[in-house]
Amino acid sequence: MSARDVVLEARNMTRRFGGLVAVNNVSFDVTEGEIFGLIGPNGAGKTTLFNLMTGLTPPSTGTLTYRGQTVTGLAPHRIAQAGLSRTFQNIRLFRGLSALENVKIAQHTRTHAGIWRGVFGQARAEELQVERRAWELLDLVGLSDRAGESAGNFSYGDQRRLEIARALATEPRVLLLDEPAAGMNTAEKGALTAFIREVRDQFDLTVLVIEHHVPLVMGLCDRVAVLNFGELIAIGDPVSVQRDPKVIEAYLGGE
Ligand SMILES: Nc1ncnc2c1ncn2[C@@H]1O[C@H](COP(=O)(O)OP(=O)(O)OP(=O)(O)O)[C@@H](O)[C@H]1O
Repeated sequence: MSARDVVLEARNMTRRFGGLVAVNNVSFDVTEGEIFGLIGPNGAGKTTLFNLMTGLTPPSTGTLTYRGQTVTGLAPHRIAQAGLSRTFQNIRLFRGLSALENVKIAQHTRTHAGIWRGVFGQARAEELQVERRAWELLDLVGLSDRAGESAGNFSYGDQRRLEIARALATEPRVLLLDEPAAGMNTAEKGALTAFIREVRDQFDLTVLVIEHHVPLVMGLCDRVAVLNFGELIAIGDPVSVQRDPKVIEAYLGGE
């Protein structure tokens, strides 16, 4: 595939909750290697759109195609196995388990070691590989020196980095980050752009990111899509989106 190939095609994605249309007929393409931002006022439908894309919520209508394969209708773990992995706005770590254990558990979506194979040496070799990989990922997110600490003790910023390590453990091709800067301090936010780019480059990923922190979105994303009341009102490079009167109106109208 060339660097500009389309990897994701969202077509007419709609989700209704009773009378509320949380995501309304949204279509867009994401190209290989792109960092694609999704912004919009509170309640605009951003997380619902991520949920539709990752199988947590079925769409009322519409489809998502990943490299030509329709993934809508698949269970979340199947979509993860297909190559789409995500983090959550509300962090979902095993708070009582260590950072290392959190990453090891995440890898089991990919490995095949089941309890019945525990008696075979093969499973042991796989387990060692899982352990080695978990250390590598913790090292990448800067947490290897705290591998044995409970995830629940970590700051928000560190928990978000651990969540990214967990998401990477499933060997995704597309990484969806739901508000990665939330709860981070100014220094952590400052470092996040370089970190996400580094992860994208190192793992050869396509990245979708929901983010409220506008300077981060502007400095990080190749393209930005704007949702307002469930509708896609603008899409393009960060500067033109920021200048778009419909976008300015959506944000000012929400103040
Ligand atoms: N399971 C659900 N049942 C009913 N309504 C829902 C459900 N999930 C989301 N909604 C509604 O859908 C709309 C879109 O919510 P969503 O969380 O996707 O917005 P968002 O853009 O991610 O908001 P925020 O920036 O505040 O996280 C909101 O009005 C929300 O209340």
